[in-house]
Amino acid sequence: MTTSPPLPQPGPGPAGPAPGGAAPVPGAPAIALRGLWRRFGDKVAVAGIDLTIPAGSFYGIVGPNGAGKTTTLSMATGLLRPDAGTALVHGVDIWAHPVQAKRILGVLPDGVRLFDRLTGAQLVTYAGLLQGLDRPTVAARTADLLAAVGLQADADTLVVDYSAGMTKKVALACALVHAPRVLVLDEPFEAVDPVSAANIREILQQYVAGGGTVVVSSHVMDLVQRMCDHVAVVAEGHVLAAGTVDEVRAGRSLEERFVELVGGRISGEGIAWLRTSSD
Ligand SMILES: Nc1ncnc2c1ncn2[C@@H]1O[C@H](COP(=O)(O)OP(=O)(O)OP(=O)(O)O)[C@@H](O)[C@H]1O
Repeated sequence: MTTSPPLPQPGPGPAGPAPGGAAPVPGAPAIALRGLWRRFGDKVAVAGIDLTIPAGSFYGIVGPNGAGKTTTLSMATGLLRPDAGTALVHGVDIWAHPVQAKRILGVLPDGVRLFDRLTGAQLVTYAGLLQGLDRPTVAARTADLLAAVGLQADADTLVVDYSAGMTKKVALACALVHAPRVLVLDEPFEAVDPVSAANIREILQQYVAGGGTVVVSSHVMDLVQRMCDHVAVVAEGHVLAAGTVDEVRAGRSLEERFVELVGGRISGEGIAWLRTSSD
């Protein structure tokens, strides 16, 4: 009698709960931030942020320049250690169990630094292999992703020779290659042309429809209002409002509500010396 060998497990690592709270918790929010603080010298960038991002939501984070969005997302995704507070991804503490949490997380950080001496195809392949995927799976997913973000024709171009928008798109492909449960994207549409942005939006919407969670930071209120189902308005390191988009905008446009919450509109005559007409 012959015994068949054990079947290989799909994905990176064995199924079932790992000891010490490192396994995803059924029913937990996709991301739960509790009392997050971060200072840079005297500057308090994030001042005790609490945020619950429900699983399956398309969540927008908006705020003025310097509000603390990137700092918050960096702490939530294991890129920047908080001074205080916790960040849980599906119940897994990203700072206590970074390897386990990062398996279920895809991240497009702000100002991405990529291994740009690789081609686009090599970079996505490398990201997939680092996540523990086997070569045939990585090859198939790399081809699918490069086609989906419109980089098929540039798959063999070095990333250093990509434009800003192309770099953003290949970084997005890297973030998606291991089919994470939660995708955190800092300014994903910055420098991306409108057609590519529409394609990326569609990919993200399908991803949410398939049960994934997307968190995006953006300055484009109209986009967030159309694309997201939840939103948080952040300013000076605090959450000013959070909830469903309809709750937060309270009958107005998100942009009107944002300006009302954040303030800071500068009215008046402007800068006199910039007026070009001569009297
Ligand atoms: N590495 C750093 N060193 C010093 N100060 C920093 C650093 N990173 C962020 N800050 C400061 O923390 C504050 C929050 O910055 P952050 O990048 O999180 O804001 P943001 O909301 O993402 O802004 P933007 O919309 O302009 O990208 C700012 O005042 C910024 O100057």
